[in-house]
Amino acid sequence: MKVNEMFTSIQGEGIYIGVPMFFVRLTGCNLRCEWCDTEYAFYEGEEMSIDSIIKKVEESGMKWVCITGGEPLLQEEVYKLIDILLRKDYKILVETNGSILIDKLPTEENLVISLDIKTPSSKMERAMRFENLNYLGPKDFVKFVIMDENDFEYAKKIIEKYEIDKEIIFQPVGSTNLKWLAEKVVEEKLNVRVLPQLHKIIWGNKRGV
Ligand SMILES: C[S@@+](CC[C@H](N)C(=O)[O-])C[C@H]1O[C@@H](n2cnc3c(N)ncnc32)[C@H](O)[C@@H]1O
Ligand SMILES: Nc1nc2[nH]cc(C(=O)O)c2c(=O)[nH]1
Ligand code: SF4
Ligand SMILES: [Mg+2]
Repeated sequence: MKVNEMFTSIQGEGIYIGVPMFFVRLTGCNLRCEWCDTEYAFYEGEEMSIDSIIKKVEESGMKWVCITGGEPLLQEEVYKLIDILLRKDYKILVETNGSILIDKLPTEENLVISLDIKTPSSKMERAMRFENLNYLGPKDFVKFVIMDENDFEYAKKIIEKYEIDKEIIFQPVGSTNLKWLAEKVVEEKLNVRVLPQLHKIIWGNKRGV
């Protein structure tokens, strides 16, 4: 598999925010979100066998493994990696961009899916496969990265249209505009969680954290 980077950190996003995890960032992405903070993962990386990735995971001593990218579901071998990790009793969090069908991911208590729904500011909203919402289980969650009023209104519309009943995260772009977003959510009485990217608050916008 082509791996961009691996590191231990705390989960900075979504419902497992704050939980220590080992991160496996796979190389390559089919989208080009305007505000992507991980462009370095589009091409850079090193070929690694599944066995050597597993070895790194084991050496980390973490219970949780976050598989991200780039877009982690582009590499066919990811399914084998996930399978082996599940059999070894790891808890897995997959961060996926919403444009790839997630129907091949196993429905497993220990596998959590973080499904992005790209907003207009990303310029990628047309790539979304909304049927993915049907494959989410109660443990999974949906994330909207929000830049402005237009994104906010779009997210509201999508939540209503698809009657999304999973946990919903509103995450501001670059973790700026938190106050604006929090006030909007309160004002409009939305049943969503406003969360920053905790790792950026702690370490800033850099690789490997
Ligand atoms: C780098 S992506 C990798 C996984 C997958 N490609 C995706 O987009 O979900 C991980 C998460 O970071 C979010 N993200 C990327 N750039 C961001 C930014 N500048 N501000 C806030 N969130 C961002 C993405 O929307 C996604 O939820
Ligand atoms: N600490 C930390 N948490 C994260 N959660 C999702 C990330 C990602 O880039 O996919 C990420 C990341 O890059 N760092
Ligand atoms: S899908 Fe994820 S990795 Fe790809 S460009 Fe968008 S935020 Fe970046
Ligand atoms: Mg990141």
